[in-house]
Amino acid sequence: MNYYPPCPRPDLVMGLNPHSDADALTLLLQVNDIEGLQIRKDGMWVPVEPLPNAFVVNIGDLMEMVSNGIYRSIEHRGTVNALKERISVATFYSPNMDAEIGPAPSLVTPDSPALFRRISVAEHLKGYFSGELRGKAYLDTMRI
Ligand SMILES: O=C(O)CCC(=O)C(=O)O
Ligand SMILES: [Fe+2]
Repeated sequence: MNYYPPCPRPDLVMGLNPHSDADALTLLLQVNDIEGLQIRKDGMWVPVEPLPNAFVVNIGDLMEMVSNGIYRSIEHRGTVNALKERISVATFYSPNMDAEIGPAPSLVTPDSPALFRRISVAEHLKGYFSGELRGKAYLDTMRI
């Protein structure tokens, strides 16, 4: 659960730094109808308007790795509101911790070689959480 208190100078702070999620798929509920989630599209930050009773479905880094880059994880960030608090609930879906992940063999061909190295889910998450949230920088360390 993420709680973003109101801030009188939202232009000076970031609620949650830009990042892509480490998991395969994220289901996110924007609980109280306050804008704050933004995705990076073509280099621009685009707000994701909260829709009542709707989940936001985000592709995470593990999905990008397993799909060998076909599904790209989405870079996003959380901004704050000058007057109102904001609450979101994120649920993160990943394979078993012991699983080894990497590009699916059926997607690796002479024309499309593996773009990511193989790693256990546990090692991947450990590496991700040992650093700061910095865009897609951690996923970049997985590239071959
Ligand atoms: O608060 C939000 O809408 C985004 C939260 C988020 O990106 C996360 O928990 O990974
Ligand atoms: Fe996230």
